[in-house]
Amino acid sequence: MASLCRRGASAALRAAVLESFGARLLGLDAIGARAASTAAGPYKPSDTVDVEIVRKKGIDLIHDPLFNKGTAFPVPERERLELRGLLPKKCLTMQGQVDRFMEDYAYGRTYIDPKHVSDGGVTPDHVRRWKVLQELQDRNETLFYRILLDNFVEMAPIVYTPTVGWACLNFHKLYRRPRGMYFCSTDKGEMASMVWNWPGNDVDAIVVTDGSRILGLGDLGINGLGIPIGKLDLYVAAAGFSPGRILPVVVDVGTNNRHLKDDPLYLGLSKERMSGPEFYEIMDELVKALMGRYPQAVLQFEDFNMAHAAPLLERYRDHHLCFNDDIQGTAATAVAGVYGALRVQGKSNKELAQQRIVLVGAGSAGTGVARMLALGMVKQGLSYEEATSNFWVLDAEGLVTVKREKQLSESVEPFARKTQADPEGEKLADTVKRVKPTVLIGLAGAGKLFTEEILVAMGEHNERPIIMPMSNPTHRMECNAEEAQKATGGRTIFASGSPCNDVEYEGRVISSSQANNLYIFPGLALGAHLGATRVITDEMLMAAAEALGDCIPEEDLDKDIVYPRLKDIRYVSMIVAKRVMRMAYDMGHLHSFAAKKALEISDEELELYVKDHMWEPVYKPLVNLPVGVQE
Ligand SMILES: NC(=O)c1ccc[n+]([C@@H]2O[C@H](COP(=O)([O-])OP(=O)(O)OC[C@H]3O[C@@H](n4cnc5c(N)ncnc54)[C@H](O)[C@@H]3O)[C@@H](O)[C@H]2O)c1
Ligand SMILES: O=C(O)C[C@H](O)C(=O)O
Ligand SMILES: [Mg+2]
Repeated sequence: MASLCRRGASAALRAAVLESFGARLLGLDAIGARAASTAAGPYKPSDTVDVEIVRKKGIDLIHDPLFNKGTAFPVPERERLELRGLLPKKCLTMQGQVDRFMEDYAYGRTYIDPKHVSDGGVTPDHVRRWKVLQELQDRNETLFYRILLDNFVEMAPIVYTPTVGWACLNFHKLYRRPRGMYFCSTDKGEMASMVWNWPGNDVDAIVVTDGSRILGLGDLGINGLGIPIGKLDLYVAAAGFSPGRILPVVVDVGTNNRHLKDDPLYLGLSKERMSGPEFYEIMDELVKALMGRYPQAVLQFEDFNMAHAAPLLERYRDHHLCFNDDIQGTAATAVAGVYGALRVQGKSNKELAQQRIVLVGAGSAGTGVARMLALGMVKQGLSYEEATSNFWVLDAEGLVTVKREKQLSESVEPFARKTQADPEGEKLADTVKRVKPTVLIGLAGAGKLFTEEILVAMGEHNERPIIMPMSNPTHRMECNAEEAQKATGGRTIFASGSPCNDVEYEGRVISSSQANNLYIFPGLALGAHLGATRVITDEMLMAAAEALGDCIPEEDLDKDIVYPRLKDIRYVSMIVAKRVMRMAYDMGHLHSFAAKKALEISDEELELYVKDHMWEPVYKPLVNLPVGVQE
């Protein structure tokens, strides 16, 4: 039985309404009602179900504090009210929500593992700032982006790496106003319709993860949604995508993280992660659903584990406007950094072909970086075989050689050492001492692998060693700037994945740069989107890498800085976008008529075209259109 009461009506009024309308609504008189309920015991008006009338659906309903139930919306209601996909799968009871809140109320949610704080990583103050910024984003996006853009150097490490890593670890406890979409393996067959629950008719950029390898923190299940959110914050701030036209997505295919699975507050599926054909079926359906509704959008794959990252890219890259940030964005970033470091040494890009590179971490990022650096060497005149012979790649089992018994993945295989001189499984310290590399790169996500012994060896063999511990977040980096400079007498050209402070060494200040794909993905995506390029090719990525390297001002190179300044991020993204579009044009992939026209007029015209299409966080007059009136 339903009451027609609205929120705020008194219990007495509700009872009166029930008494007068209840029986009539069922078409029974009082006696009939009594007779009808005999089998179930006597009829009790107070047992009737109370409902509330709401005139909102979907995201508008979730954003209305009067009616929002958050994670406690029951399944049928999610279905009726077009909420499917806007909330994580698990439905909590109100008591579950109460418990979660009371824990926060009593203890706060600022617990930080002490090891994460090391080396200037995430501190309680970062967490406080993250929360303040989230609250602002929830109430006023324009102001949020104004402030983020104006304070990018200070705030990028809060909304993005490394603090976003802490947010992902704690996402299930922090759960707040939902952002983005949740798809789940149990949504099979429904995704194409679910995607219509997203309120925006225009989406220009989508970032999707399955949470299986979040930074160097491992499998975080749907908690990983924090990463697409953080990446898209940078799409807006760094490249001027419109905040109303971005879509963060997590696909829930289970998790192998036991702690999360056992945690009653975890909001994803508490079952083992899916793999094999089943996994690809889910991904195919998701990609078709997303690209079906938003065919013009750039789709960025983010933080998928090694087993799936490269195969997913190969599966979709020829059919959709998509890229994998960890493989391709990181690769372009690393190439730019090495070019920058060569310029710091007074050398040209040509000298890339002469570098001996030891790279630790043979996963998505590591092999993507090795391949792109090798392609860079090919551009400087080497054959691909010659180029790959300049690399020594190590994984968790040591130096990778052709003698490895376990089957090597397709992406590692070209880099497996082939000569007798290279012992299978050799330890990093031994490889560094034997090979005397000019460049040492870390992408293992395993913490302090660049020990003092290794760093000292790099200093002994090189006047200016190039050392790039690119893993994230801070406590997963292979070393920090201070360790590198101390061990090498302040001679290291240094760039790390998460930010490191400059180092004071014997009275000198030695610069630290940040080798993070944040320099590439916003501009790359912007160029691909504005140019309607339909695909993202290796040539476009190489153009992005070279553009990034060219953005470093000469006076910064004199200070050993190998990436542009973060304060100039919008300029950098504009230049990267421009060069990506130009390369797409040369390769016949530029399909935007307007972009083509601008590009054919002049470089300046193309720059203007890109700038004009960047969203600015300013208030504009708002106009209300009555229902049915077209824009
Ligand atoms: N700076 C950036 O822009 C950037 C971009 C992408 C990834 N990353 C970081 O790179 C790291 C790896 O990412 P991924 O996607 O390649 O992960 P992945 O899981 O695909 O690969 C990890 C690789 O590291 C190896 N490894 C693990 N422990 C090791 C150890 N003790 N010694 C040597 N090798 C070891 C594994 O065998 C594997 O080859 C993460 O920390 C991630 O945050 C940084
Ligand atoms: O997210 C980052 O900071 C870079 C990169 O995509 C990573 O996975 O570490
Ligand atoms: Mg990543």
